[in-house]
Amino acid sequence: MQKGRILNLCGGVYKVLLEDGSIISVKARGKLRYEKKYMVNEKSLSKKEVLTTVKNTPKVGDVGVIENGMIDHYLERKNEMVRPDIANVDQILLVFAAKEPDFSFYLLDLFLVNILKQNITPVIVISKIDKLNDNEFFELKSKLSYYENMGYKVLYVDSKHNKGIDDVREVLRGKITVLSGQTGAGKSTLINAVVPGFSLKTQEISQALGRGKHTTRETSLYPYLGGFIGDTPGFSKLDVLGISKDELASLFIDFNGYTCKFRDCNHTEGIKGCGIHLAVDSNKILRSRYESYNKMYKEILKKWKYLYQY
Ligand SMILES: Nc1nc2c(ncn2[C@@H]2O[C@H](COP(=O)(O)OP(=O)(O)OP(=O)(O)O)[C@@H](O)[C@H]2O)c(=O)[nH]1
Ligand SMILES: [Zn+2]
Repeated sequence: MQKGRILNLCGGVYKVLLEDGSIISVKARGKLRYEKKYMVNEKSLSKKEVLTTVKNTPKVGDVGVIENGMIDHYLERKNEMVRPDIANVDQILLVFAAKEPDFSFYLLDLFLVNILKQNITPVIVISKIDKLNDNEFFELKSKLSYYENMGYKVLYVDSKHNKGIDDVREVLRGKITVLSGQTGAGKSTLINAVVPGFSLKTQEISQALGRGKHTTRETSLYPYLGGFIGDTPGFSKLDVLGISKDELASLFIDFNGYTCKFRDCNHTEGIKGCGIHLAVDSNKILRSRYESYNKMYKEILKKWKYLYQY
């Protein structure tokens, strides 16, 4: 029996990094492919109808257990991302430009909520700090210290002049990491500064892994400092659709330390005496966090109204 991390899947063939450092190409056993569940149609008992299709196949990021030259099963997953399709992601490097595009606290909060919902740890990386003057940098840093107090790592980089890059390398050590963030935030530039030669945009890795030039681009993990980096960035655009209004407050982890005397309070603006609102007024919760919460709450209501026409 051998065990290893799945780096890539292409045309049913898995590239697996074994514990001894070698990479092998294997297929998965038939039982790990799509599994169909049937139900009997009541009107015509002879006919079976497909009830559901369960996807039980190993994916990139899984630890596959290999027996007789095939992946027999994979170890229990810690989490799974859909875009990119990777299991067991430890952290998302959330790359946000200090400027160009302008820094948006709302967008940062929206990304954070989505990452927490997936049970993944975010690391906030502020790029293009060379574009700020000293005052602007100081102001942004002091506002972001609130996020550090929430327990998140916040790193500052200038990928053009190699500043802060070693800190990013340290964060990547031993972890499975995916980069995410707005378009134009500087994800590719950052990763190329961290791992010279790495490019999210070219097919270098694809070729190194033996894939043809013209095959469709699949997600791969690239081994780095005892961990792995996903070569396709995660969501760059997102919304609140997968989040219910009742769980939103729990995803604003800084709200958790405050109690609200009202039962079933949704903590939105305009509710007098709401404990969260009071914490904002006494500067314990950052006002922009509360504004983000209210905006997302409204967005969720709007989306659900539109979908279900009530
Ligand atoms: N001045 C400065 N410019 C940067 C920095 N990082 C990236 N840029 C520039 O910002 C632009 C966008 O950078 P990319 O690395 O392509 O951004 P990206 O996040 O990969 O963008 P998408 O592929 O659209 O998601 C490029 O013109 C980069 O040269 C930085 O630290 N400082
Ligand atoms: Zn409340």
